[in-house]
Amino acid sequence: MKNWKVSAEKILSDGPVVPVIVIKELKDAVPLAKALVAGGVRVLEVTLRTPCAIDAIRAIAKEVPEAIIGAGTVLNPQQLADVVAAGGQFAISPGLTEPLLKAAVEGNIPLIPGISSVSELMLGMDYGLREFKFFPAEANGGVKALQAICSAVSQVRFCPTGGITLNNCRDYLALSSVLCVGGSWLVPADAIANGDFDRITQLAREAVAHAKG
Ligand SMILES: O=C(O)C(=O)C[C@H](O)[C@H](O)COP(=O)(O)O
Repeated sequence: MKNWKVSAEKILSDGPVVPVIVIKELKDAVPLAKALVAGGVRVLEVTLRTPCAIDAIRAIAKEVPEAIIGAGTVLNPQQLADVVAAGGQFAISPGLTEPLLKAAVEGNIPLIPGISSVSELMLGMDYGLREFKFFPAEANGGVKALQAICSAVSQVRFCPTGGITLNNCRDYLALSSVLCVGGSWLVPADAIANGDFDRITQLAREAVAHAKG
């Protein structure tokens, strides 16, 4: 039924942390991606929250082949199509709608939709999906809530995101239902604005080391 070039599971299993990236200036895209890759983080989620996001994905896809570049904040089928056209290899959304799920299962890159309730999870499963973002993880009950969801529905896997930091990432990663965690903590806006990419490499390295325990 799905004709995805790569599975969502493979994307989410690449590393323990997926950075949630906001790029305000296109010129920052490639150095930022290189800094993260240098720190051991290859799967990069560039959110479609800024006007240059699609161009940033295109630039990273072309110039940083070591990265596995995808988009976040994909809200509708048009945005999904834009991501594919730019060379994005996966899409993540904060929630799910039937039009987006339908476009994703007919398309060729994996969609990892966000869920915050069992009903949303069941809807995604109806479309054949097994990997989801749990969003907003901390505000929605954190590790306890995710454990409770998974005690009812066991055959799914998650990338919890929202409120996750170095301090709590291991609590999530300890769950068998969790493939990786997402977060913006390793790509601080001030470090990007100041061109402090060494700090970002350092934060990525630290996140990977800590997450692995
Ligand atoms: O833009 C999206 O698609 C989102 O779902 C939101 C992000 O995942 C969170 O903003 C990341 O959360 P923090 O790590 O707490 O900053």
